[in-house]
Amino acid sequence: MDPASIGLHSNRRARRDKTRKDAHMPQTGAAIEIEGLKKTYAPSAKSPAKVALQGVDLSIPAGSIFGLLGPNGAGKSTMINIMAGLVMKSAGRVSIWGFDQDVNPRQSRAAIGVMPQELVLDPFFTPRGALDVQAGLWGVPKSQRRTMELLDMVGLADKADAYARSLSGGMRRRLLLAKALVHSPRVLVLDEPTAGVDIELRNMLWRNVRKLNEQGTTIILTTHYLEEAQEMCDEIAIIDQGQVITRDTTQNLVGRVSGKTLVVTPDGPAAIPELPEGVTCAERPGGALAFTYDSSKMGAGTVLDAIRAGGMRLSDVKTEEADLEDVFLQLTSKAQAAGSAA
Ligand SMILES: Nc1ncnc2c1ncn2[C@@H]1O[C@H](COP(=O)(O)OP(=O)(O)OP(=O)(O)O)[C@@H](O)[C@H]1O
Repeated sequence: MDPASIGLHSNRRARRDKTRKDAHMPQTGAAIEIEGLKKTYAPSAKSPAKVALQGVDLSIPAGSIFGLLGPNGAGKSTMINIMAGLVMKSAGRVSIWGFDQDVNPRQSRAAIGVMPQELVLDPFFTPRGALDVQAGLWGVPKSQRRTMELLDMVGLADKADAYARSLSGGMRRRLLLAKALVHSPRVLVLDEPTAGVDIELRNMLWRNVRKLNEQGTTIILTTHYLEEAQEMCDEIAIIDQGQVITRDTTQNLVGRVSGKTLVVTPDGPAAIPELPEGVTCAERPGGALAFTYDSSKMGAGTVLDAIRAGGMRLSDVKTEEADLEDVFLQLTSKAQAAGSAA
């Protein structure tokens, strides 16, 4: 992660610390509290019953940008849909912004807004109409509606009166974000918001997410783009086979992988030198060599000394850090191995 984005994280955190003093904060400081959450989808004529969540415990801090990651079919959408009150849980307790779903279903639903994965929109509504109808469904009084403000925020003000069916895929996605925000929810869930979107839309989305977060909205994000999760999220839970297999700050998670790589470009033909124990070498396209080592056991200097001692002259040297993708693959493959051994 580049230093600029680390600075950005700490700025955001500082601003959020202010929002933590918000008088409307849930007492526990958690935007979402999930205990023993289970979901089994009922069998149908075509498929047997399917266990999607096997007893999830998870607490998501108010004010955070929280990543919910996991392989396909892990149970992320099921969890989100239960939080949003769209899917019935089989067992467990879910609280949104301090409101238990079973005790205060209305307040609990009103505290959360979801931008869904699928581009579900009524083709006969204009963006303005779609937001007005949605605000009406939430009981937002006309005087408090933010229709044009939201359309402006997502860059759709000039399309306010166009029919949804005439909007491009990217524009529909923008409209779904605005729709999720009409009732000013404390918690905004983005389910795969950037799947298949172009760079401009992605940037617009992240700009808005950061701004909303700075203003105090808790963001829950699922994405298959791990680089994005690493850059955006303060904390991450990895879900696999209906269970939370790990949950930590992004920084700690990335720090768990101690493998580093030193990539060198030899200045002319060169033999692979004798290497310290545990260091491996692989060729890269273009003649570069990648030396991988365990950074908890040795520094880059030790590896570089060994390379130079072998007589290799270098025209370029750089190091590559482990990233969230390494952690994800390591943890989910471990979970798969444990699952198949059981
Ligand atoms: N309506 C449903 N009826 C039956 N099974 C379902 C239903 N919805 C999801 N499942 C199953 O529950 C499991 C969890 O699915 P879910 O969609 O929650 O996973 P996910 O982590 O969101 O996956 P993806 O990343 O692919 O969106 C999967 O095995 C899926 O096939």
